[in-house]
Amino acid sequence: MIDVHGVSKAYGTIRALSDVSFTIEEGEIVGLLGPNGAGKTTLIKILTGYLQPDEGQVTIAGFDVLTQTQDVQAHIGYLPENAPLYPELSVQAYLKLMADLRRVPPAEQNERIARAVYATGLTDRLTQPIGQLSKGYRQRVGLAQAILHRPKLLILDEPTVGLDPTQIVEIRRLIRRLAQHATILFSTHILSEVEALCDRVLILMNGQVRADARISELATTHNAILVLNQEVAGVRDALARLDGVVAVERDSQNGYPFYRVRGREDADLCPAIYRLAADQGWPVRELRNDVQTLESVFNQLAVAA
Ligand SMILES: Nc1ncnc2c1ncn2[C@@H]1O[C@H](COP(=O)(O)OP(=O)(O)OP(=O)(O)O)[C@@H](O)[C@H]1O
Repeated sequence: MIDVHGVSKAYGTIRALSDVSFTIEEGEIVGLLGPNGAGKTTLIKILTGYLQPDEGQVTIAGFDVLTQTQDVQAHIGYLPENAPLYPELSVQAYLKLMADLRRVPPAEQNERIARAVYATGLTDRLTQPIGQLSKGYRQRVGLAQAILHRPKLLILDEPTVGLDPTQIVEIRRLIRRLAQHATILFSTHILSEVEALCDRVLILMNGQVRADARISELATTHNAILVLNQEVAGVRDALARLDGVVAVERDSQNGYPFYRVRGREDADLCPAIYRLAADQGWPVRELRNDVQTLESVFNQLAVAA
C-alpha cells in the first residue's frame, strides 16, 4: 500500500529526513512514533503529496506521489495536524463543501456524508457551527472529511494531540473502527497510543527510521540478563558455549558485572544459565528474561541518538 524508498528532505541546512525507506502492507495499522522535530509531519506531507522530497520515491497504491499526485490523493484520507476547518460553517455544510472539493458525484454525496457522520459519531452535531464544537468533536469532523471518499488508506498526523483523556479514548475507538476497512498510518509522540492501537511501529528519530517492529514481537524475547555480585573469570566464554546462545555482551549495572545473553529464536536461556551458574558456583545477583517493551526500545534508541 505504501512504498517509501530513500526519501530525504532538508529545509535549508536542517535535515528533516535522511534516506527513509519502509513499506506498509494493506490492512496494517502502523504508528509513526518520534519525539518533537523527528520529521513525522514532513514525512506525512511527502506521503500525501503536499511536499516534494529532495531525493527518493514514494508509491501509494501503485501510484507515484510525484507524478501521479491526484491519483494518490484520491486513494488517501488525510487528517493534517491542526486540520483546517471553517469555524462559521455547520458540520453538514463543511462536509458538503469537502465532498464537492473531493469531486464526490452529487448523487452520492448525501449517502457518503451520512456514512462518514455515522462512523465518526457526529449525527447529533450536524447543524452546529464547527467553531462551537469541542476540540474532540472538531477532530471527529476532521476524520469525517478524511473518510468521505472511502479511502483505502488513512494518514493521520497526531490525531489525539490536545484532546482530553475521554476524547482520546473516543478517537482511538474510532480509529480502531476505521481500521476495519482501511490501512492506517498515524503519527504520534505518545508511546501508549502506539501500544493501544497499532500492529506495528516505525520509530523516527532525527529524520531516520531507527526501528521497525511488530508490537506483538516486542514483548517476546530470546535474550536473558545475568548480573553477578562480583567478578568471576571466564563467565562470558562459558555463557557463549551454551546451546542456543548467539552472542554475549558484557556491561556493568551499578558496578556489578552484567551480561546480556542473546539467544536463537527458539532459545529459552534462563534454565540453562541457571544450571551453569549453579554448577560453577557463580555468585548470582539476578537472572531474568530480557523483556523488551516499546518504552525500553524507545529509550535505548533515544540514548543512542
Ligand atoms: N517549513 C519549515 N522550514 C524550516 N524547517 C522546518 C520546516 N518544517 C519543519 N522544519 C524542521 O524540520 C524538522 C522536522 O520537523 P517536523 O515538523 O517534520 O517534525 P515532527 O516530528 O512532526 O515534530 P512535531 O512532533 O513537533 O510536530 C524540525 O527540525 C523542524 O524544525
